[in-house]
Amino acid sequence: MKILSAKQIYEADRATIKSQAISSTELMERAAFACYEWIIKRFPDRSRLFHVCCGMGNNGGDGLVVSRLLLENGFRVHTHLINFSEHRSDDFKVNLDRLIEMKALVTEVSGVADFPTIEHGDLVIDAIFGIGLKRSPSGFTKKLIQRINNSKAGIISLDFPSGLFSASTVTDKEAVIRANHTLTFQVPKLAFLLPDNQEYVKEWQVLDIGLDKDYLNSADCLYHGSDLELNKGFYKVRKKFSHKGSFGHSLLIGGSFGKIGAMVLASRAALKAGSGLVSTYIPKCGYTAMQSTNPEVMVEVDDENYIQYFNFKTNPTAIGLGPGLGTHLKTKKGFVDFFSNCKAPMVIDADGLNIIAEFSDLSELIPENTILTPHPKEFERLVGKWHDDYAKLDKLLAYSQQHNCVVVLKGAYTAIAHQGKVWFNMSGNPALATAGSGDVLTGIITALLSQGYTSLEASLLGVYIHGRTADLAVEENESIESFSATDAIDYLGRVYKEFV
Ligand SMILES: NC(=O)C1=CN([C@@H]2O[C@H](COP(=O)(O)OP(=O)(O)OC[C@H]3O[C@@H](n4cnc5c(N)ncnc54)[C@H](O)[C@@H]3O)[C@@H](O)[C@H]2O)[C@@H](O)CC1
Ligand SMILES: Nc1ncnc2c1ncn2[C@@H]1O[C@H](COP(=O)(O)OP(=O)(O)O)[C@@H](O)[C@H]1O
Ligand SMILES: [K+]
Repeated sequence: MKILSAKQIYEADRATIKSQAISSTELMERAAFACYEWIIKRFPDRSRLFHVCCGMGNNGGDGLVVSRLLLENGFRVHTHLINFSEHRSDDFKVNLDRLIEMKALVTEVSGVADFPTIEHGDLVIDAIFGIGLKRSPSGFTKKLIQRINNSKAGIISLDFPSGLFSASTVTDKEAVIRANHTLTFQVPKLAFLLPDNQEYVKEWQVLDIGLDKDYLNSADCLYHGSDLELNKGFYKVRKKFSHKGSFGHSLLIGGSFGKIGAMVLASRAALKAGSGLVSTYIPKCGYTAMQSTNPEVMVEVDDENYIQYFNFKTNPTAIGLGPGLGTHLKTKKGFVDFFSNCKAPMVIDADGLNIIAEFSDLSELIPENTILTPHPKEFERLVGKWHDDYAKLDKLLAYSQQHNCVVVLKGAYTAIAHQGKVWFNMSGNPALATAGSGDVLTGIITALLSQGYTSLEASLLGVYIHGRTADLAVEENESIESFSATDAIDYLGRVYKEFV
């Protein structure tokens, strides 16, 4: 799944018009028809009033087509032309003429006095600006946006919430539509995936408008979505004559007094994610807890309450390092020596990352293709503060390139960076915002590395699987609130079944 830039979307439009020998008006009709179909399926009540607010560009043109289709099908519609510019796009003009021919109710809005009265229960279709916005809306257009946001009506944005920029951060927070639903064309937009924009973009749907496949396949994108289709592509089916030695030996290193649970979760997740063998290296105080809760998992121990020697005998295929590790001075010292000499592929999480951040020279020693799994706070410790989500993405790309590693920046749309590209994970929901959920992810990714997936594949697949456990659990027995890290482990089997 590619995430095209605005420039690429305009190019895709042109390629489509050429290859399918259609006009831009026909393409607009197709895009708006897809929106219309979604809207009437979701809001079939014909007594409801639709306020369709149209700008003067092609986004406004989409709105005019939606108005016409709703009217032709017996819905109540009031169309408002937001007169912010003399310039009107050609397809806007064509569709305005069609609407006027139908004697539709169309009002020009040139100032506050023309604002519609929007009642509770009405629906606003926001077609004021799309991806073509160049500067924050101002004057009466901004005031109208505020009026719409303050109304009690539901808001459906066509393609893009008006006021949001396609490739930079919002400059005037009061001049952006806060949409309940956004119906976007063909591909997800980067702006939807960034936490800074969560107030403007809530639910969003991608509607297929049949843009040119050749263009889409060949477009070179910096950003991608990681979905079932992508991950199915590198999922490995097990061979009939495989044995436990075929699927590697994962070693999870971590735990400290009071934080043995992190290691119980990570090692159990590694086992259930298919690692042939799983060992743990933990402080002595966790021995009984580990052996009694995870009988399949082998245990080696270090000092009494924390790890300091890192002198395990296991010869692992992959190492997951950091869950519950703690930052005792002796742990830090042992970590530095161990880390600099480790030859096995590693996943580094939690305090492992915090120690790297504290000793900045350690970043230079990160072995090629190591996987780092920071949450935003841990990432900030590694790279310093950023001023907005775009700057954060720049730092993400730069850090992963500079150290030739995979960085899994966790969040609602976890961003996985490797060799100058970023993939945003499309599975998961806020149920995952629960204690130990990151430890489970470390276990899953370590297990995938052990099974022979590359660092990038293990990261993409691991994050996708982890998110999917929460999606399935919430569809079935759990709620967003009740889901726990243990449930994520219990749902691994169900998720794997979706790949075969
Ligand atoms: N492949 C696709 O995605 C398709 C996209 N279409 C629509 O086309 C839209 C893009 O259309 P446009 O390029 O006409 O742009 P918009 O309709 O998004 O932008 C509005 C117009 O206002 C001007 N403008 C920008 N910022 C302004 C400001 N602050 N104050 C006043 N005027 C401003 C722009 O120059 C532009 O002409 C998409 O978002 C989508 O809705 C569809 O019609 C067809 C297919
Ligand atoms: N709102 C959310 N939507 C989807 N996934 C989320 C959300 N919040 C957190 N997650 C996921 O949950 C996990 C939390 O990891 P982390 O912050 O390390 O938690 P912990 O330290 O408690 O284990 C990450 O994989 C993250 O992507
Ligand atoms: K819009």
